Amino acid sequence: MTPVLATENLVAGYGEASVLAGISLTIEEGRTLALLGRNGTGKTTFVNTLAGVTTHHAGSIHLMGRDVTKLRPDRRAAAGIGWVPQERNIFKSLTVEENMTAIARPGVWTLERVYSMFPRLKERRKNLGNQLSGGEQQMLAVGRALMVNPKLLLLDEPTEGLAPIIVDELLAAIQRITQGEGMSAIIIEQKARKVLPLTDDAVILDRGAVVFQGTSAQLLADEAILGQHLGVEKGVRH
Ligand SMILES: Nc1ncnc2c1ncn2[C@@H]1O[C@H](COP(=O)(O)OP(=O)(O)OP(=O)(O)O)[C@@H](O)[C@H]1O
Repeated sequence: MTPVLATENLVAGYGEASVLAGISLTIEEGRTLALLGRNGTGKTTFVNTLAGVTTHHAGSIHLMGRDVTKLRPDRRAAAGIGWVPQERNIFKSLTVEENMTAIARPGVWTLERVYSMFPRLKERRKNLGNQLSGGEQQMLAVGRALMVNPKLLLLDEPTEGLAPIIVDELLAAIQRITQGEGMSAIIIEQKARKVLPLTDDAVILDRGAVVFQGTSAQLLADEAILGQHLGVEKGVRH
């Protein structure tokens, strides 16, 4: 089967500087990848490169077999990349509902379906973007990306800065969208032990290169690798 995503020897960065040192990885349809690594190892740069907002130096990106390496960001979104950037980028002067319908594309993800995933968004549908809590903004950012009906969802640290109870609510919704509904996704997350149980596969980056690639279950059981590359201590809930 054609993988939903395949990158080959991807080198990219900002201007002349390369951050990614040749990344090759594939994601099969319906699978979820946890993208891990310490600060500054290139996780955001990798996801931003898939979204098309960095400088491409070498290598290729195929989405469902189609070469999207040279496409502009808006064309990539149309090709099936749903991106939830670290900054969330929701429209603050539009309502929740307007945020979601502004860039919607036809497909299985409709307003009603997103509201059933995030009942809070339905309650808040007439509120403006700037009247939402951090957790609600993040739910809106995910809901808005789904409304584009992507083939692959990119989530860049979706739980960052959120209260623990909201983190659990959001991760449960992400699990319903990925494992429940079969959406393929890449999730960048600092808390390895929280994200590994929700994902199929895991990759660890260090200095822009892949230093671990395997299943999430394998990584979760490997205290040595968790400690070496992520600084996760035995028994500590990260
Ligand atoms: N806009 C930019 N211009 C130039 N260099 C950048 C830019 N954004 C990030 N970098 C550099 O690229 C490297 C990788 O950063 P990146 O944000 O991809 O790491 P990360 O693994 O996502 O880390 P974090 O968890 O801190 O977000 C860092 O050395 C960083 O300083």
